[in-house]
Amino acid sequence: FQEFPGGWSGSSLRGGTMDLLLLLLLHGLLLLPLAALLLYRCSSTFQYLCKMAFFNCWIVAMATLLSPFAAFRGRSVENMKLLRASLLPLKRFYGIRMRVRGSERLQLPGPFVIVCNHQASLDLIGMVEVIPDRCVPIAKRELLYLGTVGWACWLSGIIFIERHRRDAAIGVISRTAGTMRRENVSRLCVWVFPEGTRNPGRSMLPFKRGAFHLAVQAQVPIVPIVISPYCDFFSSKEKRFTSGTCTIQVLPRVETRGLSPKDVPKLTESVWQAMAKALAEMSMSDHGDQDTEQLQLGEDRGSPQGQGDTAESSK
Ligand SMILES: CCCCCCCCCCCCCCCCC(=O)SCCNC(=O)CCNC(=O)[C@H](O)C(C)(C)COP(=O)(O)OP(=O)(O)OC[C@H]1O[C@@H](n2cnc3c(N)ncnc32)[C@H](O)[C@@H]1OP(=O)(O)O
Ligand SMILES: CCCCCCCC/C=C\CCCCCCCC(=O)OC[C@@H](O)COP(=O)(O)O
Repeated sequence: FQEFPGGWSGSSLRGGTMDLLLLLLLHGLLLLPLAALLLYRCSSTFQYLCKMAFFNCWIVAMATLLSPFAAFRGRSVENMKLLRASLLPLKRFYGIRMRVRGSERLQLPGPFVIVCNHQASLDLIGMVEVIPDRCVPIAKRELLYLGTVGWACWLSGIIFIERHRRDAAIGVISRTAGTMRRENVSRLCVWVFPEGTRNPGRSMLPFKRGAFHLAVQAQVPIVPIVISPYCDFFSSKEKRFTSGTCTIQVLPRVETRGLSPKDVPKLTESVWQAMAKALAEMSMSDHGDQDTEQLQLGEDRGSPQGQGDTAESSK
């Protein structure tokens, strides 16, 4: 009784409240992941946001972890192997099945320019699936300012251009052409997204001409690559990201030997046409199983991209 009023009851009350709070916190901590899991299962928007957050976090984490190793080598296109290896597992995390067709067309002895359609940042997953050794992408300069990601890109030899400063961008492309011509012993390839920006639609934007000037200046072939539309499993507009299949079609190379700058508009247009045709065929249900056949027909009709066979490889 003596103990009842005063100290004991007050401290036990406070203790009780603390216990209750702790219990609630513990429940909250347990319930939060459960609620997140439930939300992930029920809401496709939440699933999309989680998957995109993971995509970006993975890139930042890989860049942060691997840049110090890449730095040992200094700025080198050989670091693209690290970049490639670090992004290759992403397709498994997302359940994206990659089908590559015509990959043998990338096995050329000399340098060449790859042009590829650009739908979303997800293109990186397709890019690392087929990018040959000693091949660097051309990227917008803004990526340089993404902390360790920018550092990793710089260390991997990625070529940066300021898209809104045309003269400076043309200067960078001319220097790149010089390097491609010079480095004939250890060849250098360049990957360009000639649309110049992401385009989530089923078709392609008109092409910028830099990639084609690059190929003509360096007198190297152009290898067009078409990534099938993601709309079956991915849409940034609708915030939808499920598992699915993606087809990557490597088209026959287009030679540029003997071409001059005045031929660039026609060259750009003919490559756009060939890629748009392949993309339209891929938009068909099974990503255009007939596409190789169609391409052969195109070649028979004397389409601008005359070389290369049509063997198919699937990964
Ligand atoms: C180490 C482990 C690391 C792990 C971490 C992982 C990190 C992962 C990150 C990976 C990053 C991947 C990177 C992918 C990034 C993708 C992108 O950023 S896409 C955006 C950048 N790409 C482009 O912009 C495409 C290239 N751009 C161009 O080609 C443009 O032509 C341009 C040079 C920028 C100029 O653009 P613009 O002026 O708008 O338009 P055009 O119609 O093309 O040209 C107008 C005019 O100029 C002539 N011209 C163009 N280029 C040249 C040239 N090189 N030489 C001479 N003349 C040129 C063109 O002919 C036009 O003139 P005309 O008289 O009308 O013909
Ligand atoms: C100190 C600053 C730290 C900032 C950290 C930022 C974290 C950034 C997170 C993730 C980086 C992911 C980079 C993925 C690069 C994807 C390449 C890409 O798709 O670029 C788009 C470009 O082709 C066209 O751009 P626009 O469509 O014109 O736009």
